[in-house]
Amino acid sequence: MQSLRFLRIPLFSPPNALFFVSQPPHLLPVKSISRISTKNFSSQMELSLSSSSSKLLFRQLFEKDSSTYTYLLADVSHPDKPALLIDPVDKTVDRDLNLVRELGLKLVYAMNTHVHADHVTGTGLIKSKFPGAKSVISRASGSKADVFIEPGDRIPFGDLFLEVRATPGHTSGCVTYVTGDEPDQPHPRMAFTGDALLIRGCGRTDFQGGSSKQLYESVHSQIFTLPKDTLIYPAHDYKGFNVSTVGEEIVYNPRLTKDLEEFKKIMENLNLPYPKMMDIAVPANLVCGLQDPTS
Ligand SMILES: N[C@@H](CCC(=O)N[C@@H](CSS)C(=O)NCC(=O)O)C(=O)O
Repeated sequence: MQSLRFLRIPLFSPPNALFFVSQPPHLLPVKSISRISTKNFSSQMELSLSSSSSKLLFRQLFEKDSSTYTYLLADVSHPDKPALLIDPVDKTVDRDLNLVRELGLKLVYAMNTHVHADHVTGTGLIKSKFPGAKSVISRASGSKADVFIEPGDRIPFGDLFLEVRATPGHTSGCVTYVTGDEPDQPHPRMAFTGDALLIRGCGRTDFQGGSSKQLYESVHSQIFTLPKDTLIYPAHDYKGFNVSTVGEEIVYNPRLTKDLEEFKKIMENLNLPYPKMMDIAVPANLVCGLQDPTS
């Protein structure tokens, strides 16, 4: 197992900050240490309802049995068209990889926001079908992966990047991936919140190290502090929604607009049945979805 280090910098670095990396510069590919360019900024719309960046290709994909959203992002202005998938599901890996191939993208990362309990991740299958793609998850998740990310890391794909924010509470290892806060990055920003923040809801907190207090603090400190026009893209939706904004959730989220004590009571009284696939999904997802069938 490889433990690659992403570009680790403080979350709120000044524009034009150099990326610092843990390897000596002469061993790194040229792109690994770079000064972010502002000259390619454009307000043109490209293939996406949600972004004014002319570089970003963005697709929201749905898996109906678990009501899971998978997200495809790519930098199509880069010669390699590097791409990543967030929260792929095993059942829809072929659909997703066909799309990647049809669009001429080079998949570099298959990432999870956390160890899912309701479906098996597609990351292991993707690695076997698309050699070169690396699986990514937070170190705090306790799962196997090629690359472990930590809060404050930047995940580069071409000239674009995602920033990692720790949003524990649904599980102890949950993270939110947010597009970069720089002039040549998509505007408005986009937050891939996993199960921490759902549209007009949030992830349950009754297993996998869940904590309603921690979830409340995560969402308020790491998501609700983003610009109000930041687009919210969750890992699930059970009500027919597909996107929201930080501003909308601050005002209308029926759980997270309450104070902490009321929020804790709401979460204690959800009385949701355990996910049907939990006993299969959790152990499988701790090994990228590739559990030994005999174990
Ligand atoms: N019925 C589904 C599981 C539904 C569920 O529990 N969803 C989770 C996220 S997946 S672990 C959740 O946090 N829901 C919050 C809510 O308010 O619904 C199944 O059996 O798979």
